[in-house]
Amino acid sequence: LTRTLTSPLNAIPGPWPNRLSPIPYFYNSAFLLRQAQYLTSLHLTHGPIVRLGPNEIGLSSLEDIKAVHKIGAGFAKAPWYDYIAMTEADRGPPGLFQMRDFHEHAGRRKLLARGFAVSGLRGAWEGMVREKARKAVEGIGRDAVDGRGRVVDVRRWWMIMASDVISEVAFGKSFGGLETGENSTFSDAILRSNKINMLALMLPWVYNLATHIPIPAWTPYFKAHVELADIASVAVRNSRADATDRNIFSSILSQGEKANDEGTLTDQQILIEAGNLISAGSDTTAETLTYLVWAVLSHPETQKLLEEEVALVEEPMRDSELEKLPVLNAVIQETLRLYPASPFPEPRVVPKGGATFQGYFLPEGTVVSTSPWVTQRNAEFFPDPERFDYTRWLPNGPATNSETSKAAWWPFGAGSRVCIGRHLAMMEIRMAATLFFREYRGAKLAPETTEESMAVNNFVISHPAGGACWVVLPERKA
Ligand code: HEM
Repeated sequence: LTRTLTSPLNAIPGPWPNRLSPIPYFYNSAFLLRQAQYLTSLHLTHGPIVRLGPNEIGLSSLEDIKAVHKIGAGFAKAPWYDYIAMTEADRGPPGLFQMRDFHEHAGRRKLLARGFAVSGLRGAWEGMVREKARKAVEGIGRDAVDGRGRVVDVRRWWMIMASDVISEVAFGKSFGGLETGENSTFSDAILRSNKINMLALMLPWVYNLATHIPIPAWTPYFKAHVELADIASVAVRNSRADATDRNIFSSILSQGEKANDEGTLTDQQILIEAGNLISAGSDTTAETLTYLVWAVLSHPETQKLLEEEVALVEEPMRDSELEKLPVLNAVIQETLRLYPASPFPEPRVVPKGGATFQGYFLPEGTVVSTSPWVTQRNAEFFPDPERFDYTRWLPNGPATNSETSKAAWWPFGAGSRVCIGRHLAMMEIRMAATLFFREYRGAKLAPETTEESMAVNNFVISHPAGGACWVVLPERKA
């Protein structure tokens, strides 16, 4: 109590209950699923530095965000990341996403980065992504039965597509959901694993107690990591040079064998990285596409222009050509601005010696949180921030972003921990959106898709409150 009352953080503005307990912040984040909105409202009320919890501070100015994420600044990921893993809560070993040691992270990142560079991705996976985007758009059409008014949930198919793409990349073998129409059991196990790990983080005593009470209903949660490792073991087999279904790790292994100085990956490391890629690469991409469809169908003029633009794309479509389409790419950027799939505040730890932000000294070990949602919905950078306006991203228009506004857009994170899968995600989004708006010209939102159903629930990843995005496809041509 004395430590709480005398904390140097007490001078920082914020609601007084947050000084005493992490509960208000956790409650708004994990229970109400309004983490990003909560952060935004605190910054609007209290300014660019705000007290989130006894040891956690929110920062929202571009200078401060840059200072935290700058390469070499020494702000490591917070322990929170150990709980967003496919291993048992806080039991490691960490994968790229969780690593807190700078040296260890740099080595692993170097090893994985080549496969995720634009040239590597286009060379190895473009045809596969094109095929899966085509199957997803066909699946959407199959679900829309004429007798039911041709109403279909697009989100379901984006989920299946994104999981099938990343499972092929990470495992060398797709989950096959586009063929069966079913989402994979892996996604379900990830959800269970994340829930139980969050319980371990937030209420460790409840978690510890629960581990000692054999209640059968809890087993699927406590054993989720075993299921995940079992499914991911296919990634290890397919990483070998002689495997027929090769994956992103195959080339790392064969290069590692040739030039041993760059290091290589053990079976366990492959297992963990493969699992991480699936969980980081599925929902993020799918939710972006879901909100893209919602935003475009809510703006008929934008829809018309996008439909006209993608109608001219020639087959086989190439990502290098799609990248040049102005409306398509501006629509994607605007979707990622208003609906960043991962708006969570990327908590980092203040390094040795402490740090000063907005005139307040933060001692070593303080957790600092910065969310892309907060800057991307700030009127200072984006006038009329709640309005979806893709023209912000076109050159020389009345709404064109300034250089500062562009710096306030960071949906893929920043610095050395920037999303490694962003080029793959963009390729999927470009291809799937092109095919959808070309195939279903004149699609409309179904009456059940409303502002309320599409309200952004979020804790780590955003998702629509209604769990679906229902659209009405145009009548089939006779
Ligand atoms: C629109 C889709 C996506 C969004 C919005 C997104 C967003 C992000 C963000 C914000 C981070 C930084 C997290 C932090 O610093 O705390 C991140 C990291 C990461 N993302 Fe993504 N992501 C997307 C797609 C993907 C895909 C498709 C993959 C897999 C191929 C992926 C794999 C990763 C990994 C492995 C990291 C950790 C990188 C590191 O720490 O070095 N992401 N992502």
